[in-house]
Amino acid sequence: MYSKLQYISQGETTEKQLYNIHQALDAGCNWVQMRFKNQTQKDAFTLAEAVKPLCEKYIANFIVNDDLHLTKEIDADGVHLGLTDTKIEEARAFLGTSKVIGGTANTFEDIENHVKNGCDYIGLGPFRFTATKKKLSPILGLSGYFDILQKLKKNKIEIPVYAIGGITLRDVSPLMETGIHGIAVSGIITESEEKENLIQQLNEKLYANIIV
Ligand SMILES: Cc1ncc(COP(=O)(O)OP(=O)(O)O)c(N)n1
Ligand SMILES: Cc1ncsc1CCOP(=O)(O)O
Ligand SMILES: [Mg+2]
Repeated sequence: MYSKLQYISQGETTEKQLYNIHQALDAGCNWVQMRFKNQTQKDAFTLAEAVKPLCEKYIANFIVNDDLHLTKEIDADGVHLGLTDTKIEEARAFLGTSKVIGGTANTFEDIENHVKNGCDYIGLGPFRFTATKKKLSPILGLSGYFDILQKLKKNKIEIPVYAIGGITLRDVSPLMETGIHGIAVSGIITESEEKENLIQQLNEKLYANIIV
């Protein structure tokens, strides 16, 4: 089963991205999505080439945002695709069954389609406004998650759902109560001055109801 915490990287340069990813791994993240927007293919490749062995060293999953070809070229663990990116069924045909494919959703119908098309997990959002991403879909809020997760249960649709968008520590427990599997966060980890402590607290809340 996938970890309940996914770190989405930030940084305007290759160096800053690598620094942020290294810091997140060092502080205990074991799932990284490399999100490096508006870059040349060369820079994205250079970064991915450095992130891959780093994630291997920390025994962390490494997925790439948007770029199917880079995912294959670098042999990353998978890719995350949005509603306007390559279609999930095309990605599955291209990458095969061994790679993780995550898909963005904003509605119950988006999730239904993704499941039919062979998606492995869902990034459902945005939870609230965030400056990390431009052109946000409609904000869901807690009630949006509650309604969608209830509908999934009613329709016996089972797929790990990650909440995303402006999530802070105090949002985690109420979000988990809606039935989501975990969270995908960028800002709170990147900007934290006490990353190890924050990640520990996030994980305590994310895994609070797991009996070992
Ligand atoms: C886990 C997760 N969920 C949603 C997104 C958003 O993807 P997308 O809508 O394609 O937006 P960009 O991240 O590409 O700007 C995500 N990246 N990760
Ligand atoms: C990539 C993405 N997609 C929807 S919200 C978002 C940004 C998540 O980052 P943050 O945790 O900083 O709001
Ligand atoms: Mg995208």
